[in-house]
Amino acid sequence: MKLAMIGFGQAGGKILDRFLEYDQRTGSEIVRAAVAVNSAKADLMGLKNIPEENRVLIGQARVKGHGVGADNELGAEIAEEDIDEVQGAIDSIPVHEVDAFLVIAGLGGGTGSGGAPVLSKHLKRIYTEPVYGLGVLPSQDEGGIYTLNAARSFQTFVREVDNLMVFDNDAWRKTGESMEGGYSEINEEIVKRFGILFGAGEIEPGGEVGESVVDSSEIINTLSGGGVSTVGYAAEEVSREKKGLLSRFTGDDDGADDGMDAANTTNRITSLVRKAALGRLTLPCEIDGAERALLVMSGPPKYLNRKGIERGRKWLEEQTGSMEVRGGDYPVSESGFVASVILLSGVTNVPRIKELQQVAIEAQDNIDDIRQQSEENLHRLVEDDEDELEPLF
Ligand SMILES: Nc1nc2c(ncn2[C@@H]2O[C@H](COP(=O)(O)OP(=O)(O)OP(=O)(O)O)[C@@H](O)[C@H]2O)c(=O)[nH]1
Repeated sequence: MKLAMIGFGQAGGKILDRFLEYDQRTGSEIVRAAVAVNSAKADLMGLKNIPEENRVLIGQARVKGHGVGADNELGAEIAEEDIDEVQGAIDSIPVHEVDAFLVIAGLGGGTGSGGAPVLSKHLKRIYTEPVYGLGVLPSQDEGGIYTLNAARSFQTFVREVDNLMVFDNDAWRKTGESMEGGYSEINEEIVKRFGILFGAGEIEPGGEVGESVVDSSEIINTLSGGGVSTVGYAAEEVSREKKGLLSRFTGDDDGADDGMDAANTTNRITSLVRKAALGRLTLPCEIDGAERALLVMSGPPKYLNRKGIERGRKWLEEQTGSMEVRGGDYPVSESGFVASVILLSGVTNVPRIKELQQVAIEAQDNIDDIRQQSEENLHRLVEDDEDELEPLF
């Protein structure tokens, strides 16, 4: 599936940069166009893979290239004011060649948190292609203002996109790691999961030998209907030496040895499907009640079979209670792994979002209290007790 990706703010830009690197490394060709938007000049300069002409600095008149300092209302305002400049960069995208837009942003800061929903609304108004969001939630230790920003942006972003895929930094935080080192690993996890998912829809049917290759329309149908999505992943290394010895045909009616291999292949697939769905999701949630799901099995074709995918799909139907579970394979001959990626779309039982909103409301109340108190304190400091002094003017 070919995407026009727009990275908004620092996190958005860095993740997009990483998607380009992933594309080059794996040859998956999912990023048809890449645009980075930011109000901080230094952040744009730090990007490695996004062409210079596709880096757009917004809000120069207001913040002079220094960022909005986690003020997402200001982030939204400058995005609105400078939308023509962003559109200028998007004009160079051959939109007829893309299947969808993907707007990526960290929701805890200012620029991406405020700007991403504004841009999504704009794109949806202008283009017929679906507009998806990839929103990153801050980890809980980032503090009240980041949580408040994320909670407000989340509400707005979900409303303005065709589907919001969420990644929760909190679920992936490791203690004792530097922020940058931590983000580097986290960003790799993000591009791996979404790279396999979107890459699956990029394989031409009949290109690689696949039994039931995932088509980009299956990804689009799984994401259609809106709401919030999460992605699960599990992989197992397949030893490269043994690959040549294994049967080329893993169908059901092979000979005795091949039948044995086919059974192993099927078991491996079903076990990977369970691990992916029950392990750590990009946004932890209850999978029961997910409206739609898509199972992608990637790896060398000889390790993929229809029976395994069919069983995995059935199991997912039981677990989610959904009637719309799609599944298929993404054959990658040279891979040393068999991986299962599961997109769960329309999830609604997400305790993490409820917690985030609770903390955000507390932070909002605290901020209001502190603001009011400090106004009173300042008044008490500046005014003399008996009100005997007159200001100059
Ligand atoms: N996964 C991931 N999250 C990040 C990364 N950098 C920042 N974040 C998260 O994204 C949030 C927003 O940060 P930024 O993207 O730096 O903010 P911004 O949109 O540039 O906005 P301002 O800096 O306030 O102008 C942070 O609170 C973090 O939770 C990154 O490289 N990867």
